[in-house]
Amino acid sequence: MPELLSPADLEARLRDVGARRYHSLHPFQIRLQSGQCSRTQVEAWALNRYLYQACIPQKDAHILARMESAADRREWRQRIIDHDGEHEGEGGIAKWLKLTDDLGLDRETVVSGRLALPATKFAVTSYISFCRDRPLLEAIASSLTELFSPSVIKVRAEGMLAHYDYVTPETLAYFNKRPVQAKRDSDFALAYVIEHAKTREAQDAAIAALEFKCSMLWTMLDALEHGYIYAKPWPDAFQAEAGAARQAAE
Ligand SMILES: O=C(O)c1cc(C(=O)O)c2c(n1)C(=O)C(=O)c1cc(C(=O)O)[nH]c1-2
Repeated sequence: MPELLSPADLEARLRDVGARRYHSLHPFQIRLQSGQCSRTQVEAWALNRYLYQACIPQKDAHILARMESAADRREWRQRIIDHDGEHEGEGGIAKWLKLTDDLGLDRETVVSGRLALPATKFAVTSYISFCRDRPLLEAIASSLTELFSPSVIKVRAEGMLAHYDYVTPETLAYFNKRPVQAKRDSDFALAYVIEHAKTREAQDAAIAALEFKCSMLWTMLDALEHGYIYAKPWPDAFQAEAGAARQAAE
């Protein structure tokens, strides 16, 4: 068995996963931020990504339930509050719905997920299952993509504002708080992983968990790229029938 990695080497290995596999490198992400997406493609991105947003508190609840330390639970529960809010209409999921509202999508249709791509649903379900079924250390390590999200969020938000005249700062309000929250959350998760991965096997499992998470995010963009750029979306998906989500609103 290879030797235990030092904390600095483990962190470097984790960061290298992001440097080579994070969705900031995906062609669809690059299209989105550089103004090359059609309105339909932007709408499809927002509608599909809603399912990812909605799954985050569920996967975090699985993680929370498995934490034995009250201090760790106090830290982790903030993530659920950030997404669900303390009251109806607050929190990240509500802000994501503001984004889809502004794009003209029907809320009930977005929330139902019925026009999302099958690959989006498989990816999101696999993330929830991963956090429920894998060891706690791996579930926590899988959240470490947040180490890399502040820069992609900045580039994406600036690019969308510059290139799409129907996108306003209010439309993208979801992203305002994320970089600070992501830094707080990933600082905690990184320290947890470094402290609790006490064997090389556990360290390698944490690295693999982060690779899994990157692959899950990548898959969601692959599906958008395939369905909305190169081929056709799944027959029941958004825009398979022209303007299906809008029609539902009328
Ligand atoms: O916009 C992005 O590119 C992006 C990426 C990620 C990520 O890397 O998983 C998250 C988010 N945003 C995000 O908004 C968010 O709340 C979030 C939670 C988590 C997680 O795994 O716990 N990732 C992310």
